[in-house]
Amino acid sequence: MNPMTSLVRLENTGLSHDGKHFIFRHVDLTIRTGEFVAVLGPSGVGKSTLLRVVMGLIPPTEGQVTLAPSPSAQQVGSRRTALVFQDARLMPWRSVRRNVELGLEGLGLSRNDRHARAEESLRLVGLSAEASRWPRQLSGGQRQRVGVARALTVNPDLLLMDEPFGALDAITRAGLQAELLTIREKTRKTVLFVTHDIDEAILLADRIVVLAGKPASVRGDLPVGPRPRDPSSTAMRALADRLRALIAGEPDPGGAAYWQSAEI
Ligand SMILES: Nc1ncnc2c1ncn2[C@@H]1O[C@H](COP(=O)(O)OP(=O)(O)OP(=O)(O)O)[C@@H](O)[C@H]1O
Repeated sequence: MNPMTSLVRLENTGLSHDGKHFIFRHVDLTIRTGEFVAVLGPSGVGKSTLLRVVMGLIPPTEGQVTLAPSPSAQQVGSRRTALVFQDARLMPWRSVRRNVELGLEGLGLSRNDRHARAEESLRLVGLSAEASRWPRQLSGGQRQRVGVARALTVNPDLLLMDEPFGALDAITRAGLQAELLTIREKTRKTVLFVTHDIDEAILLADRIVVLAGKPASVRGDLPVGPRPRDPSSTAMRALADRLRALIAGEPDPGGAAYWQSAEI
């Protein structure tokens, strides 16, 4: 697929569980192939629900969600999308490698191929040495890396991540954020990443979409600018302030093209 073609398109999308109250409404959003898009918003606004709608797990009540057809989706052993949860959701009775293989089951691969693919994904997240261990023998950060490996192993067109580092301590979290950027450099995966951490979104994303309001809608869709980024720079602090206002439902305070600032 050509880079920067649109992979996901939401058009006037709305979701209501009861047909009366909408969680979000009138959402228009395009994610291009290769982009890393973060969705920021207050707790309970509907970020996880939006992710599940994009993934096709919940049909939208209004509007459309389109995932562009891709050649890789036709390949044996591939899925269109894969989700990484906040808790890794590993099966305690399966080894690390067999947890990663789980995503590949039912995709028509031989046992040897599943094994090789799982090994490859574990290498990508730096867990080759832990392949035969049990989930209970891993740290929280290692368990999350297994969750990332399990998602990557199905070679998804779109990697969805639902606050994947939200339950980790600050140091482990920073390590995994750095690793995710490296993995993404290597794989060029398109990523949709839900978080309520402004600094995390600024560090990781190419673009930040702010969801706010009741029903929620897209209150901001801001590019972050080139890497590497210094979160303490005036420009990034200004972006953080702007995002904070948008999350709080305040009018967009606006801002210049901060990424063009000489301070970054
Ligand atoms: N199956 C359901 N039926 C009815 N309401 C639901 C259902 N699932 C979620 N909700 C409601 O939808 C709203 C959005 O939930 P969601 O989990 O998407 O928010 P979120 O932004 O991801 O929150 P958080 O940041 O706290 O994880 C919440 O008010 C929640 O209570």
